[in-house]
Amino acid sequence: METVPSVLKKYFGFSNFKPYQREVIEKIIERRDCLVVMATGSGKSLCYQVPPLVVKKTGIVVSPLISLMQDQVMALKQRGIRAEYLGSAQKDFTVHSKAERGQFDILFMTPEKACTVPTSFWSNLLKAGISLFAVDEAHCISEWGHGFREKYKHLDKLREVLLDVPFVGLTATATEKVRFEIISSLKMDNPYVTIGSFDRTNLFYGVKPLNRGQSFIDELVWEISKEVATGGSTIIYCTTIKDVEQVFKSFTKAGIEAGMYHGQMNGKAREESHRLFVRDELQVMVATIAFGMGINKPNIRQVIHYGCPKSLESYYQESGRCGRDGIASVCWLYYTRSDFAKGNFYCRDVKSEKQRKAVMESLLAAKRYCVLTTCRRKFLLEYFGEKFSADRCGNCDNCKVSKKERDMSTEAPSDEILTSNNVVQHLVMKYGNHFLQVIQKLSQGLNLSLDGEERVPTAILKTNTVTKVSPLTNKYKKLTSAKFEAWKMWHNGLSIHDIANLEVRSAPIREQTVVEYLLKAAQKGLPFYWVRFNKMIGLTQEIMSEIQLAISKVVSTEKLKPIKNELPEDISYQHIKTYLSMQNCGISLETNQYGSNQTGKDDELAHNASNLSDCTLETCPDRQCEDDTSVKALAEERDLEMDEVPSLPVNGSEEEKLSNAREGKFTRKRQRVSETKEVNSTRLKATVTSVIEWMKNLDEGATLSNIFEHFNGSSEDSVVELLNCLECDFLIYRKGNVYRVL
Ligand SMILES: Nc1ncnc2c1ncn2[C@@H]1O[C@H](COP(=O)(O)OP(=O)(O)OP(=O)(O)O)[C@@H](O)[C@H]1O
Repeated sequence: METVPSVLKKYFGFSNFKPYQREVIEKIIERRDCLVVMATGSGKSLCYQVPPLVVKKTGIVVSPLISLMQDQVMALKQRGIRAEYLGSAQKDFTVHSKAERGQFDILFMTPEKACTVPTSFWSNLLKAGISLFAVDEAHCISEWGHGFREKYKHLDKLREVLLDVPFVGLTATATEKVRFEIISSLKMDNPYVTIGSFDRTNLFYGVKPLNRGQSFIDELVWEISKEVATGGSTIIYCTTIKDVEQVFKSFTKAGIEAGMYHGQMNGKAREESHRLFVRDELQVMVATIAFGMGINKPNIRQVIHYGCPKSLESYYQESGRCGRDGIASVCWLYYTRSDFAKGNFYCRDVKSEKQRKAVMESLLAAKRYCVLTTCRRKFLLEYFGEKFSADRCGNCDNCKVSKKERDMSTEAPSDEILTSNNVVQHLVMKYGNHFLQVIQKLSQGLNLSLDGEERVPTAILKTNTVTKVSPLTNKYKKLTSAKFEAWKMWHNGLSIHDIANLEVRSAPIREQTVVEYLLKAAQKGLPFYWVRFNKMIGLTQEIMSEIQLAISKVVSTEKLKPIKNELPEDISYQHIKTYLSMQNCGISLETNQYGSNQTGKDDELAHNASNLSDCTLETCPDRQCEDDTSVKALAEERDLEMDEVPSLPVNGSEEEKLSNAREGKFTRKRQRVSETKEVNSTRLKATVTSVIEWMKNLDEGATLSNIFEHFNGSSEDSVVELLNCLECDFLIYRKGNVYRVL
């Protein structure tokens, strides 16, 4: 028999267990019943996937959805595990007979199938050997559970057939009542119960009221497009198919590719949508809750609920699809009060008073969560019976803002609103006008839409010449999400050390890696505080002068090692790379513009590049150089952005040295650089720095045509793109036709 760790390594490639996995696996191998209640994404599947491979007997897994089973079977087969499923969609009729002969390691079944296969199937399979009978999404057993499925209730009959087979219930969402019902329904005998923490520390939870209507959806699309631009995926859950279609259309209108998924689409269309999203070919999925069970996509950065879900359990499960890789991610829930009036609708299929009560209680809990003014995480965790000793988690909207937003209209119990409507009229009379005036003034100042007013989101603003969707899509798409995340944290004030050692990561990353991420972000044009950065890595003006000297000696910046060899020991590769990145970004190295700036002022906006920035940096063919990969990356980057680097003319001797050093294969690039220089000498290019610097001095702001005219060295398209970028970063804002620095 193979050992548990060796199976973990051999089939799944993991060297360590996640919390609780090992204990559960061992108990199952000892043939003990188990109830596993662990958060979404905590690794429950492995608990039933490993034992069959260790004891070499089929493991039966009951799962609620065919598509989910198909995905799992496919993934397991790719790992060399013999997996199959039995259900109405199975077209291979040999699976049944192979299964009862014990030819599969893991066999998935719908609850319907498990309850209807003939007893002979089980007796044959028992002869071959069954390692476990697992019920995934086990909360479906309970009438108190949010996804009650009648057939799950009938699984208890199998207990009498599968004597001696360990029964395993697994779920991510089970309150105490639900846990109790799972245990008793499956007739578990002295089960080993594991309840992991429900706390997903990397998830931010927030709630906002919504106004149904197109202008609200346009705003939402705009908000989401900012995240899309950073490369992360987003799921938007809607409560109705009509909403799915409306939100989906708005994305299409805004030029953002999105997928759609709901129960009325045919199987093929749903499958296609699902596939494109999982493979990152679509970054946005607009769906009903039909989408997502078993989605194991690690890089979902936000889950938005457009409308309140019917229970807090569903909310926890759906929002839990976000941030499975442990990176900070956000869950926003938008609700209207009418969402809470859907109780009767949700009860339409219930068959008992107990179920009706359960549905109503779950909806009430969701409502409480929406109107909560205290910590949302604490509320969520305590709902699932987990103690959260602190009063504030620091990572939900209520903990992050000091002035809490509240939907005041829901403060009074609904029956009181009914009977006391005159109470309300009085408040409207007294304060209504004042409120309206303040809101109107604020909205105008911030260029926000008011109810019923159509506003074209900035993302799809039409200019004279082009219609642009968020330019971030193009600009930052090349930045991987890890790099962008690192930059965001840095931008929000975290140190390099903090970012490298973030608690939510399973293991720290090297500080050197963080430095490289940040430099990449800087080179991509993201706002960057060079003074702070350089202070942190100890790059002083003196060191930069020494690096400059070293480069002039070795002539080339093609490889870092020769430069390093010219420098004292304490000047590191990190210093050299930073220096080169600054060059690449067009940051001045002159003392009066850089070194004397100790105030942290916008020194990074200085844009006179030193003549060294004209040195071309070719990809490094020499694999011996310690930092080859980085050199190569820098070079590629630099090549890519070459046109954007504002340059001063290279003096004769420097150019001579360069031309001597770069014969043959480098000629083309040199030509390109000198062409750029020629253009630069007469026409001004728009870059982050040049635009901001120029606009800073314009009290009246600048219109688009002013900007085109001034930066006539850049195409109008790229100017618009850059302006949109700056607007997204809140570096500039636009009111009417005029842009100003923020
Ligand atoms: N021991 C491990 N080491 C590293 N990664 C693991 C380990 N076990 C599981 N994982 C990974 O964790 C992720 C989540 O696992 P899994 O899908 O089993 O979670 P789950 O608890 O079943 O989630 P859900 O309730 O949402 O279905 C997967 O990508 C899986 O490969």
